[in-house]
Amino acid sequence: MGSVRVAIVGVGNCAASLVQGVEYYKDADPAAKVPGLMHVQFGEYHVRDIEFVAAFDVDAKKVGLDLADAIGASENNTIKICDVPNSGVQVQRGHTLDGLGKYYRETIEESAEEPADIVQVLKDKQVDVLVCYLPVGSEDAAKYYAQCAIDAKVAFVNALPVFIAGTKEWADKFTEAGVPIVGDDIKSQVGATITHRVMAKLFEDRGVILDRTMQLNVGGNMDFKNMLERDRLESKKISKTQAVTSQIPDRDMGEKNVHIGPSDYVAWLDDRKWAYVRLEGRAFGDVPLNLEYKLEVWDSPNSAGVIIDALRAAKIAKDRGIGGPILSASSYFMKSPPVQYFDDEARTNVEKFIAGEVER
Ligand SMILES: O=P(O)(O)OC[C@H]1O[C@@H](O)[C@H](O)[C@@H](O)[C@@H]1O
Repeated sequence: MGSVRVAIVGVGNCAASLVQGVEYYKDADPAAKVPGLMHVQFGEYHVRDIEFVAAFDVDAKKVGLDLADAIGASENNTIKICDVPNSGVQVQRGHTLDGLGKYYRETIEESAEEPADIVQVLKDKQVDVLVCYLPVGSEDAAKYYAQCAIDAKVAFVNALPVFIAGTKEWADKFTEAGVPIVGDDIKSQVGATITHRVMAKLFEDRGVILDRTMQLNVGGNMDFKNMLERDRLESKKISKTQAVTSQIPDRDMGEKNVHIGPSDYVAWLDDRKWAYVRLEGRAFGDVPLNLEYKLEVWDSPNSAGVIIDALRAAKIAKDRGIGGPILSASSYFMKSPPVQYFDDEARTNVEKFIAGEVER
């Protein structure tokens, strides 16, 4: 059975959790219910079949290191899951473009090396899937790597809120090239987005009118520091907001009544993310009904298990010769897929996709 040969763009906390997770779960029993994974076995691929064969970053403290060392270098501050043996994969100098905002530039030193020829590396390393973990706001850089994936005929998993899979222009490009894409913007396992979606839908399904809602998020990783630059988070806010409002398709709540977004950087939280969510509704007899909850998670491990599934979905599509957006995986794993489904439907569609009952 083959492996899933993966290249990573952006060796930050999310990459650290992903790389550790693949090691941590390598002996997981496919027949068992394993904490942290939705699928030990995804179609023909076990977690251990994911193999990292290339990695790109622009941070001088990461470029040139073995991937196993780079995931603990520089500003990476996520929780350690396990030791990772030397991978034999050296982090190569990526292309910066608009990847480094003001706060990255203040915090890290950019590598002085020449950027790698990405398409050539993807081809030479026979990469199956390129996963894009660039910082929020990297519009040009994310599109640059998407084009590299198309040119090298490598599947693309877009973990960040830059709209690629969800735009007609890029969906067409991937479809015409016969290259699969899963995107956009990773939705974590049990995170702010999915809990908020589920609660909003619950209100409406049970006849409570959701009048107002907010989701305030704070964290202490570079993602949150980067997002102090408000201009960089426009697409993130849109993505997070429509991920929730899409669950109430019959009603426009009005812009003023929905506030969802990254809210502040609290350095001592490190890679933890706290979400404060409030829903205000009207129940029987127009009587007020309010729900408030707080979610505390480690941000990066919370999305790693989902990416592990997204990578394997992308690889299966590639194996089957299917290009363009993979709608089932995109809607279950991402906040801004080309088509939004309710999560239970999306989950069923993913199982059907694995079984070959739906094409995409
Ligand atoms: O928890 P949510 O709202 O699904 O968001 C999850 C993900 O959002 C991404 O933007 C973060 O970079 C991830 O680390 C995180 O896990």
